[in-house]
Amino acid sequence: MQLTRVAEAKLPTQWGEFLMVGFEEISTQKDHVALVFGDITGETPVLTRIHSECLTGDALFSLRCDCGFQLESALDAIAKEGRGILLYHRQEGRGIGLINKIKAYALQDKGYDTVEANEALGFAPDQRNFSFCADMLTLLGVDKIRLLTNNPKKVRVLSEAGIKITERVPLQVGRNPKNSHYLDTKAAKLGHLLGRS
Ligand SMILES: Nc1nc2c(ncn2[C@@H]2O[C@H](COP(=O)(O)OP(=O)(O)OP(=O)(O)O)[C@@H](O)[C@H]2O)c(=O)[nH]1
Ligand SMILES: [Zn+2]
Repeated sequence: MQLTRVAEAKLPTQWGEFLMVGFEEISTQKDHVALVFGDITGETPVLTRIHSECLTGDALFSLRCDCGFQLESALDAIAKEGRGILLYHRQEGRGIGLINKIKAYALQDKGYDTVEANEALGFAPDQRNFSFCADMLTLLGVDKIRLLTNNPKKVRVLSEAGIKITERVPLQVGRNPKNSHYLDTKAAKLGHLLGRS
């Protein structure tokens, strides 16, 4: 176990009231957050979203990616379901951090795609470590989920970490002229299952 569960409080939102649970990485004190909606106990798999931090999309209305749209849509789906979990995974920029993501965007403005930009900066295309997500679920007492994602890697890594995923629920929202090349690159090079809807 790499995390400790350190704090919790109510989080009222436009979708209803979530329980916000704060976690800390034991070795670095870096924090992560889970939003829990409804009763997540019992045998029925819990609708779950792993949302990787994207300050630009989540909070600053960027159209360069689909993150903000996915965040809203996931919270909406969880509230409609009546129960579920959103893990807010603090690995900004697929794990390279905010400043490096801005540098990667600058390269993309010059014609690199999202994968080439990461590589030009000396990073792997995706540096995220999803094992923290499995730990958050374990600390929430959940081991059976339906995962909202287009990314098969998340399904594979969580399954390897002992989480039973009974269904992958697609989450395709927010395609627009500013992010369609980015989404197409994710599908072509990173394996995301993104039909042209
Ligand atoms: N390095 C880098 N990170 C990016 C870029 N655009 C978005 N991100 C980050 O990518 C992460 C989200 O990953 P995505 O590839 O959009 O989606 P995913 O989480 O793999 O898959 P889904 O579950 O289907 O959404 C967030 O951490 C964003 O900050 C980019 O051009 N470069
Ligand atoms: Zn984003």
